[in-house]
Amino acid sequence: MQEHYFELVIKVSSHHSLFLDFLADTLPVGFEEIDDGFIIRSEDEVDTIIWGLEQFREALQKATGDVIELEYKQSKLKNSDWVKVYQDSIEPLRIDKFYIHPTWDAPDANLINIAIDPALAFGTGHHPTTASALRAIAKYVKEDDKVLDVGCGSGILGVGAIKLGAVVDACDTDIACIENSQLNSELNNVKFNKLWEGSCSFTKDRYDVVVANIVADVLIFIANDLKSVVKEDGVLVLSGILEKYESKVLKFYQNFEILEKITQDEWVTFILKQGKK
Ligand SMILES: C[S@@+](CC[C@H](N)C(=O)[O-])C[C@H]1O[C@@H](n2cnc3c(N)ncnc32)[C@H](O)[C@@H]1O
Repeated sequence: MQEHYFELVIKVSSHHSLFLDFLADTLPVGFEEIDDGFIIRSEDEVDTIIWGLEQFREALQKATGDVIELEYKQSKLKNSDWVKVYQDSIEPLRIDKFYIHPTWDAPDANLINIAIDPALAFGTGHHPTTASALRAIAKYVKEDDKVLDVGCGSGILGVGAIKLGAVVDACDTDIACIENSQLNSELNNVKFNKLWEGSCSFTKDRYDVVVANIVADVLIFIANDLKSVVKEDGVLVLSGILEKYESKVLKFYQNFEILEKITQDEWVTFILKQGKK
């Protein structure tokens, strides 16, 4: 990485869509579109880019009869360590008795630590649906409980439950999430009992606690499968529900009673128990 890079802000007087196509097709570097033009960033001097843009502007003016004015503002900026900038933006956070931190931050000796590095799989703890589900886990999972994490994403909820002494199975329809959950379990020196690609219909086991942080429509779609994997006296945690859809979802869980509802921002999490038959 060079010490400096060049930033070229190009303002286009009459914003011409052909310009965008031209940039996309021909520029040797990426660009960012802004309201009244574009920004180009390059580690090389940008004079040849300006020359190319000028050639194109003239040709376009001739072809369309439009007057197109371009204004250039060039700056030489110091290159940052972008990985470090990104890493610094990921804050560790405390959720109940859990402390979720990326591997490059120190754990907290007084809390239950979950190390998670941000990746494509959902679940760093920063989203309200994950945070509320973790709160439910902290309260309802007991040592030696059998737990199923449906839609495990990064594996954060399952890892949290294992750290509370539970035996945890986890599944996700996305294989990348299974791989990431496996990786995160290793990072945390814990083991999932079973981890599979697919949903909860793949198991005949019954669990003390089943947690599913998935969107409302999926919670409706897999309601019967989810309910059938909860033990008679077990608990079902449903997260990922936007407040406006809560009654829609609950219609499919009518034979369960609501033990608790956690609301964070516009998201709700229900803790349900087998009840009304
Ligand atoms: C919102 S993320 C939750 C991730 C993590 N459990 C958390 O709480 O942060 C939902 C996950 O559910 C998975 N998923 C979607 N439909 C599913 C289904 N029918 N069965 C199992 N997993 C599903 C997605 O691939 C995604 O990883």
